[in-house]
Amino acid sequence: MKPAGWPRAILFDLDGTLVDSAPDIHAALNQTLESYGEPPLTLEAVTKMIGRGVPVLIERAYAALGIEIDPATRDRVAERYTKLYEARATELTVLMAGVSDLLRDLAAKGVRLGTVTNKPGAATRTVLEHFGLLDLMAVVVGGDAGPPRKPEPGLILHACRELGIEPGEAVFVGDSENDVLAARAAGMAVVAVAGGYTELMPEALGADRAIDRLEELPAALLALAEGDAAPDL
Ligand SMILES: O=C(O)COP(=O)(O)O
Ligand SMILES: [Mg+2]
Repeated sequence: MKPAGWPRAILFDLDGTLVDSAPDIHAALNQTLESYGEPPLTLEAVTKMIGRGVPVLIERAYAALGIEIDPATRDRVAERYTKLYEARATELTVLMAGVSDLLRDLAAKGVRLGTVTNKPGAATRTVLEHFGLLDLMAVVVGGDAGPPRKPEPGLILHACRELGIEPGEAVFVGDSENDVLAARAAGMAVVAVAGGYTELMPEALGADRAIDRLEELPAALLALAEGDAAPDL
């Protein structure tokens, strides 16, 4: 049974929230750069570039190399990166701690689950499938679904329409300021989890609740349902 007051649905960000995908994104990005004769970037540098989708990833990578690229070149590079990434999206990627048990438990309690990510949809499905999570998702919305990517609210609103729910009936869970801003703009409560791809602490992201690990999500949902004030920021 779903505990009273819990949301009808929980929508999860993917990169930095459900999976640690930075090593594969880093490898595919360096393969892409190498194919254009550019030098590699470090994992640490690339990790900080993740979160706004592929076009912004490419812009940030070239900016780090001191190169300005025009939109047409960026889109061409983004297309090559996307192909290379799709081919190796599960080589080095691992689940964040506790994800499988948490999602199975939430689904068993009758909460509908979804993924809303800036990562393109095909690679998103590949990653979820690889970890046995795709079947648990009632909706999967990738960054190329049509609406503008997070921090705009469009992808989240798209997921709500597919689920046939109002934003106020769901909770968003993410690792970055993009997730918090997107959920707020959509009118959805948001929980920020530490350990993802942002330099900000979850408490600094302005979410309704901040947690250190995904295992703390059920307690955070109960606190949200009881209307507890968020901890002092
Ligand atoms: O592809 C990205 O830039 C990050 O995607 P996310 O929305 O799952 O964090
Ligand atoms: Mg993320």
